[in-house]
Amino acid sequence: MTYAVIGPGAVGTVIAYEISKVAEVTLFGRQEQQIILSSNTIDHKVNVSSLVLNDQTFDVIFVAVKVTKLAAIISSLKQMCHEETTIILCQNGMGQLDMLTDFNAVQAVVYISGQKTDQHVKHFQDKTLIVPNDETMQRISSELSVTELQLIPSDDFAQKLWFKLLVNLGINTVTSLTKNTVHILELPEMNKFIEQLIQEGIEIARAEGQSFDERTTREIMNIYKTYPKDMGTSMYYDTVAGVPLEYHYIQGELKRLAGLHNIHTPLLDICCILLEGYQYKRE
Ligand SMILES: NC(=O)C1=CN([C@@H]2O[C@H](COP(=O)(O)OP(=O)(O)OC[C@H]3O[C@@H](n4cnc5c(N)ncnc54)[C@H](OP(=O)(O)O)[C@@H]3O)[C@@H](O)[C@H]2O)C=CC1
Ligand SMILES: O=C(CO)[C@H](O)[C@H](O)COP(=O)(O)O
Repeated sequence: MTYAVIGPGAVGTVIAYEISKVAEVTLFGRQEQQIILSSNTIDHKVNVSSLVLNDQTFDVIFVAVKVTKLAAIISSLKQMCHEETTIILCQNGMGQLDMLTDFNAVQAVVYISGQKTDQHVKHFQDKTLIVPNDETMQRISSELSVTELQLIPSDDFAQKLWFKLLVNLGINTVTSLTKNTVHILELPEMNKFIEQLIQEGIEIARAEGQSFDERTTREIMNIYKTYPKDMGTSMYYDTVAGVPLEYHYIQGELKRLAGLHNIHTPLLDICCILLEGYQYKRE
């Protein structure tokens, strides 16, 4: 199979580097360049090709641009597809797959943590993508199985997507609004706030048919404990860089669903007002 990855950032560079160990892969960005990927103190050089200059088609395309940039790559994406092309949308959030209804596309739940600064990507932890379970995903997963990138087909994909949304609701909200890294979890009040915020998210998820409970909150809080103190989140990196956030597809989507189900979410509402304020006139 021939592979392409669009978006030479924290997630896309890790994916392309791993695929390159077993297959032909092209990493596309806005221009030709070279990215230095640092993982476990080892540096790897990863070449990037210009997306707008591409004239090839591919069997599998991983899309790893921020959701705020998805509309801008759709015309390039169309030219990269043949009839059998599969697109794997590697993004946080929920609802954006609707932008790819003209394609044979699935979303992946992304557990790859990293930060891009200029031409440098620092990989913190995890190299896992969870995807819906079908024959195509099993074939790709099998081809990539000797790499460190785990592509995991899941029969319970909706639950996995919701779980990651709740993970992002807690840690992304507080790291972006405080502009501070995971070490803020040392503050007891911050932990309490995050737990209550996740609880509001769980109520929304339950109204949407998901069966989470207070054990889910504990599970998520335990995941946060595995994060290095200097790690941020994709939303934190965006606030530090002063660029638009993916908030409409994370906290904003949850607020929209809370409204649909008439669920009272005071903390989420305040966070959304503040995130909207950050976003105001930045788009
Ligand atoms: N970072 C993380 O730890 C995690 C991120 N995610 C999710 O993964 C997705 C990707 O995030 P992340 O890798 O952090 O994002 P980054 O901002 O690090 O990378 C996005 C990349 O997309 C490129 N890009 C933007 N516009 C275009 C375009 N028109 N054509 C080609 N390339 C373009 C950017 O290039 P340029 O720099 O030139 O603008 C950048 O290299 C997001 O949905 C995020 O929420 C999920 C889990 C963890
Ligand atoms: O995948 C991750 C850890 O494995 C993420 O980095 C973590 O959940 C933080 O949020 P974001 O997804 O925005 O980076």
